[in-house]
Amino acid sequence: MDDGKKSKVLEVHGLEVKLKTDAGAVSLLEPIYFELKKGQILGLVGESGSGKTLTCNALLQLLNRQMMDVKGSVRLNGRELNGMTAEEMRRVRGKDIALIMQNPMSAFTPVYTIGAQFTETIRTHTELTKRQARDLAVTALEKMNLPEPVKLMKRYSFQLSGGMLQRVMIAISMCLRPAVVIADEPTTALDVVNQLQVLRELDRLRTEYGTSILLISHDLGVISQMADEVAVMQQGRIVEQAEVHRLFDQPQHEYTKMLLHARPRLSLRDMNQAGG
Ligand SMILES: Nc1ncnc2c1ncn2[C@@H]1O[C@H](COP(=O)(O)OP(=O)(O)OP(=O)(O)O)[C@@H](O)[C@H]1O
Repeated sequence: MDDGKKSKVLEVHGLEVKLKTDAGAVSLLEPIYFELKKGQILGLVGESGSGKTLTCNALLQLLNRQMMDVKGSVRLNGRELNGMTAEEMRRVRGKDIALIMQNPMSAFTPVYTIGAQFTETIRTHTELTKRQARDLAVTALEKMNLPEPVKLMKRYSFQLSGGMLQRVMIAISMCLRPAVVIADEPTTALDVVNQLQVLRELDRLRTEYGTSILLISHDLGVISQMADEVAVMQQGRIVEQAEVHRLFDQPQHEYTKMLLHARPRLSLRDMNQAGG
């Protein structure tokens, strides 16, 4: 499909963040501009501390306004998010824009079962009865290829692996069908098998439901497989943005070239050989 004809779901215009200090404002995020079209995956890369997570938190209005000044516009399906009250954002988060974070353990509380938390989230955002929400949750877990979903609903987060929890989070997103999913290093804490499964399910969210995804990763391999377009961040600014093949084949900015060169070249075969 011609990308130019797809509708814009998320429009970020001049989003910037300044830290308020006694000595004056310190810029953490220089004005950034990007958009996400329906079903598009935008990869956000950059070394540690370049501002990727800060961008996520600014988009989701999760920054502490007493400490930070957030300017610019974040429009989700034409609706301005910047400046929304906490209550308004609570309604938007999860249902219209969801976050899949690096450490899924922190997204669940250890005192309630997975099922209780899953159905509660569904019921907060829909009119479904408890039973309907439960059935929907079980179906979503099944679709995520999680084994024995009915039993899984009765378990607690600490009884599940990181990869399983990550897939539960994606299953929740699947039920609520948010227009945008922000995935902040979703596979960093996982082993290779779980990484692949999580990436496959994220891709399914996009193909089956047309979800747009902002995929944050320092892993250029993941980005090259998943993203349509890539934005490169360095010291709180986007220094280069291009279609994925163009960025990998013809990087323009010195920092992008440096990132591509620094890519670990070790393959599974190298590791097996090294191990004898
Ligand atoms: N609450 C805060 N107070 C002060 N500085 C902050 C705060 N949050 C982030 N920063 C600064 O903003 C910069 C960007 O941090 P951020 O966490 O977004 O980086 P990142 O690219 O996500 O790194 P990583 O890959 O390690 O998660 C860093 O220099 C960090 O020190």
